[in-house]
Amino acid sequence: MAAINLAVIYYSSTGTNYQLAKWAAESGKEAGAEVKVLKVPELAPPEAIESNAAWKAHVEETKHVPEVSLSDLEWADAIIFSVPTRFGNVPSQVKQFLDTTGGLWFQGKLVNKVVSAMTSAQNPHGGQEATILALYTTMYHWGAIVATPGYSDPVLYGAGGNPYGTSVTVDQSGNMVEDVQGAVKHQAKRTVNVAQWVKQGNQ
Ligand SMILES: Cc1cc2nc3c(=O)[nH]c(=O)nc-3n(C[C@H](O)[C@H](O)[C@H](O)COP(=O)(O)O)c2cc1C
Repeated sequence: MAAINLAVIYYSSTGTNYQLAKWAAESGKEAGAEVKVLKVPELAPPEAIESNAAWKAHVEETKHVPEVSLSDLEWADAIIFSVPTRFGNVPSQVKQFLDTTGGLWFQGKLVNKVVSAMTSAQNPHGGQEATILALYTTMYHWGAIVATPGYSDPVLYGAGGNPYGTSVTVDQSGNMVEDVQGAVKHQAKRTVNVAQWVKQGNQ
């Protein structure tokens, strides 16, 4: 099997997408990949973070997590994104990071990256599918290979059956409503497997 470098890139204000990213990383390692968990740099002003206890606590908790850089994208054969919805779209922090990839894109260095995405929202129909599709639009422009879970495993039905990527509802207390751990792990394993097929085909 080809050795795969997997970057799990997330943005999270209150921890949900960090947890999804950690589950994806565990599964990626189990599938034999070299894994990095990387956070998208925060753009919000300190006053905004200070005003929200959960956000502040999460920023403290993840101080040790490295911020993603363009060299991580070059390094990766496979990339899993996990980002919360912002009105059915990606957070501005994520858009800002994506907009820094223009140079790599221009040089063709993002072509054939195998990518997959996960998300969360406060409501069951709060924009999960739209958020993942919004992210995938950029991936199509990269020339990346989007590896969706579809309905490739029964575990996906119990997690809400989002074929574009695992998504979870977060209640008012910040707890995940659906049990999505199995779906995340399946999605990550599948992403690594697809990357192996692509890399072997290119060797
Ligand atoms: C500016 C903003 C817009 C949001 N828009 C929506 C929305 O349209 N629908 C929804 O269900 N949740 C919405 N949310 C809730 C977030 O998606 C939710 O807090 C997030 O998924 C939690 O993930 P995290 O713990 O990783 O930060 C919004 C949150 C913010 C701050």
